[in-house]
Parts: sequence; structure tokens; C-alpha cells
Amino acid sequence: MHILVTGGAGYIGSHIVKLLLENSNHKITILDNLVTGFQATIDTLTVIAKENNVTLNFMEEDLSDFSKIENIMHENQFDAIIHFAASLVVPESVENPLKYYLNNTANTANLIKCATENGVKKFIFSSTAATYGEPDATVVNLETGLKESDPTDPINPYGMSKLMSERVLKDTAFAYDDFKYAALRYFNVAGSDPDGRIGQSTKNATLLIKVAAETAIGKREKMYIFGDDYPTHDGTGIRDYIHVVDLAQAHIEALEYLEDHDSDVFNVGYSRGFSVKEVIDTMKKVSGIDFTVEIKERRAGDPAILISDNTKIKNTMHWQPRYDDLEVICKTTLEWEKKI
Ligand SMILES: NC(=O)c1ccc[n+]([C@@H]2O[C@H](COP(=O)([O-])OP(=O)(O)OC[C@H]3O[C@@H](n4cnc5c(N)ncnc54)[C@H](O)[C@@H]3O)[C@@H](O)[C@H]2O)c1
Ligand SMILES: O=c1ccn([C@@H]2O[C@H](COP(=O)(O)OP(=O)(O)O[C@H]3O[C@H](CO)[C@@H](O)[C@H](O)[C@H]3O)[C@@H](O)[C@H]2O)c(=O)[nH]1
Repeated sequence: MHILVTGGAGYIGSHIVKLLLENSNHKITILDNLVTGFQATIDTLTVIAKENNVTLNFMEEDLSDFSKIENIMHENQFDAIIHFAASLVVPESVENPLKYYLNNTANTANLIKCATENGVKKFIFSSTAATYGEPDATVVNLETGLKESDPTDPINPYGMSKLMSERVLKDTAFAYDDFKYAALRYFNVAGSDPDGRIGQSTKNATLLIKVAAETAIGKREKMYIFGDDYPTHDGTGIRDYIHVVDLAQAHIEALEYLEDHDSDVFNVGYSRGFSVKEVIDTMKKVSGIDFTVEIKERRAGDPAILISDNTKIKNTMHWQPRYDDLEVICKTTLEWEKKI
């Protein structure tokens, strides 16, 4: 296959590209405007492609350039698209919603249009647990995890921009027999490639595990726990942290799944959660550093508990997580942080 990977210079996209280069003979084209992705990541992936004798192309382009995208799609015979490119800072999406609806929803709709016009049969989409919003504990079971069939009600434009893209995919797949998609709702993605060749280099990171790693190695003086008065066992927020390599593998399974199954939406998480305090204690343990942590007020829009029910992806695809271990997640994050 010839696979187009948008956003392949970014954190998650680069991990999928690495897996594909190492484990398949697919030709890969990365399209990325490098707004939050890195040329250094492309350089590393180019070396990995050479080592594995696989073709990797890189196009520095912006998905909002519709005529360019149309030409690229017309000139290349892509068999599948894995679409990561997006804006993903939740508070920014509240301040600047149009950036999110344009980059995440409009650009995705155009990409889907080009896909249908050029015979692309499979589309794997990066969706998010943010599509569920702030789940209502009287309606869903927060302890056993959210099911794909549970209500979706995003509480910020980021989540809504992704849910709208899911809808565009659903309607398109209904209208075009040859077009199939899998929308993967990622829970909290963390960790890095265990080989240490790629990782999360995102600037001004806000994600808990990356912030904790930065604090452990002294890039930050201290870190904060946003709220210790949630209705959880230790008062801090609970999330379902998934290692990026297991998430990457889910995309590969999804490509195979679409060979002989219909389009669908899947949670990708481990169906278990850790509190903020448990994450920080684990980072302290794996780093051996007792860094400074202070309690702050709750961050706006943070739900108390977000855990996936992953029964569907486990039962229908052959997805077997290998890194469901908070220590491994923290350790690989820390090792990468030491390198950059
Ligand atoms: N990181 C998480 O915890 C998380 C959780 C749920 C969902 N997601 C989704 O996963 C995907 C990848 O996220 P990530 O963490 O790797 O982020 P990232 O910022 O590292 O990667 C996004 C990539 O897309 C590129 N990009 C953005 N807009 C573009 C455009 N208009 N044209 C071309 N390239 C563009 C960026 O340069 C970057 O390389 C996103 O769709 C995100 O919404 C991430
Ligand atoms: O310095 C920090 C950072 C985070 N937190 C807490 O840690 C938990 C996790 O926060 P974070 O790592 O920022 O992730 P989320 O806010 O859960 O959101 C992430 O995970 C979602 C999927 O669940 C994605 O959709 C979002 O894009 C991504 O930002 C929350 O309880 C936060 O309040 C802290 O206490 N201190």
C-alpha cells in the first residue's frame, strides 16, 4: 500500500510511521506543515526507512491549502490515509475556536473529499476521549469505563471539532460504498519509543506525564496538582494513560480490520486509571528524584475521571497491548526528556 500520514512529524504520528517502516513494506508519505512537528523527527524517520529499505517521502505542506492537497491526492495513488494533523491545545480551543473548526474539521472534511475523489479506500482518524466531555456519573459507569455507545457531549471546541469530523466520516462512509474509516478515540497518550529514537518534543507541554518528567530532570523548578478535592480515592483526577507504542499498534490493526469489516469508532485505552498523585509518585520512583509538587485549584474543564472501556477494540481487532505499565510509561517519557 501507499499510505499518506498527515501529522507524521508530530509525537503520535512519528511513532506510527516508525512501526510501519520497521514492520511492513508499505510506501509512506508524510504530509506535515511542521507547525508543532519537527524536521529532526523526519530526519530520524528517514534514517529508519533506509535501514529497513522502505520508501518514505516527506511533503512540507499545509492541509488548508486545498488546491495543493487536491493536486497531491490526484498525483499520488494513496490506498489509505492515517490522519493525525490537528491543533490540540484545549484552552487555546476555547479562546480561538475557529482555529480548531478550520484546522480540525474543515481541513479534515477537505481531506475526506479528496480521498473519495481519488479512490482512497481506508481512512484512520485520530479522535479523542474529549468527545465524551464531562461524563454524567448518573448515566455512565465511570469506574468500568466509557463505552463508544455512551453519550458524546464535548465541553470545548477541540472535542467538538473532532466529534464533527467523526460525523463527516460517518456520513461519507454511508454515501460512498468504497470508503471506509476507523475513528480511534485516544485516551491519555504518554511514553516514548523504547528504542529512544523518537519521542514527544512538544514545546510548552501541559500534559501531566511530560510535565512530571521535565520536573524530575530539573527543566522545571516544581509542578502543580490541579485540584485535590475531586470525588476520587485520593482527591486527584483519574485518567487512562496509554503508551504511545500500543496506540501506534492499534492503527496498524485498524488498517487490517478495514480489509473485511465496516467503518466504526473505537476507544483506545487500557480500561484502567491512575490518579495524578499516583502518576507523580511513579515518576519520583523511576527517576529517583523527590521533586517539588504543590497543590493548586482545579483546572477549568477537567473531568474527575476518564477511563475507557476497551472491550470493543480488544474483541474485534487483534489488539494486544504490551506496555500497560505506568512505570514503563513514565520511564520511557523520562529517558526521552533527558535526550532533548
Ligand atoms: N497527545 C494526546 O494526548 C492526544 C490525545 C487524543 C487525541 N490526540 C490526537 O492525536 C493527533 C496527533 O497528536 P500529537 O500529540 O501527535 O500532536 P503533535 O502536535 O505532536 O502532532 C500534530 C502534527 O500535525 C501537524 N499539523 C498540524 N496542523 C497541520 C496542518 N494544517 N497541515 C499539516 N500539518 C499539520 C503538526 O506540525 C504536527 O506535526 C491529533 O489529531 C490529536 O488531536 C492526541
Ligand atoms: O501539570 C499538571 C498537568 C495535568 N494535571 C492533571 O492531570 C490530569 C491529566 O491532564 P493532562 O495530562 O493535561 O490530560 P487531559 O487534560 O486529560 O487531556 C489529554 O487527554 C485527552 C484524552 O483523554 C486528550 O483529548 C487531550 O487532547 C489531552 O490534552 C488532569 O486531571 C489534570 O488536571 C495536573 O494536575 N498537573
